[in-house]
Amino acid sequence: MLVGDSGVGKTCLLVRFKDGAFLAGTFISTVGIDFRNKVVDVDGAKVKLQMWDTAGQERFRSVTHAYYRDAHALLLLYDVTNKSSFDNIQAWLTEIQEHAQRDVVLMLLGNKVDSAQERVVRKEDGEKLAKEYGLPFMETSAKTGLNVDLAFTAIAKELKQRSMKAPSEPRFRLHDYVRREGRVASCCRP
Ligand SMILES: Nc1nc2c(ncn2[C@@H]2O[C@H](COP(=O)(O)OP(=O)(O)OP(=O)(O)O)[C@@H](O)[C@H]2O)c(=O)[nH]1
Repeated sequence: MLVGDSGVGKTCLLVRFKDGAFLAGTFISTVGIDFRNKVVDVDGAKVKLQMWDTAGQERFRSVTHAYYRDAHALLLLYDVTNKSSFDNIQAWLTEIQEHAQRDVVLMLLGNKVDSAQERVVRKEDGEKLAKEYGLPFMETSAKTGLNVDLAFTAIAKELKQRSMKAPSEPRFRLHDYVRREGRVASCCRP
């Protein structure tokens, strides 16, 4: 499931991964929720990813809440050209902690890195935040395709590994975040 503020590029990232294309031009905000499937090869095995694209707009929040519970993995996006989308990440983590499974696979992505001139969130800031919450992190571009396959494949690999063995300590999880729950509980919801 892809989550994050409206306009960070969730739909574009999904379309880039699924079809290898970029939706340039008019921004059409997702209404509610949508999904796309893609079968990927992970170490010789076929993994079917059902990818849910959520609406970032606040008015659809109650719709997306209902889907968190069944999500095995979450890609949490911000836009490197939009500071408030980055500032809202903590609030998204609070949301995730409230509605998602405790051991959900979670990855933080800073999207739109192709827009170098407009960048306002440094890579180091993204890395620092990710480290703070024990999350894997990548910078991506739905426009150029940078790291898009890599991010989805990393998720697919993790999910495959989990499905094949008894749950031990997963690599990607909310564990560190949950431990800090008290610290972020007071922040604003996006
Ligand atoms: N330059 C650049 N623009 C992007 C990128 N990804 C998305 N965009 C643009 O950002 C705008 C919003 O993209 P969407 O994918 O619709 O955003 P969203 O997060 O799905 O938005 P909601 O559906 O409202 O939650 C569109 O105009 C896209 O063309 C990117 O990697 N680089």
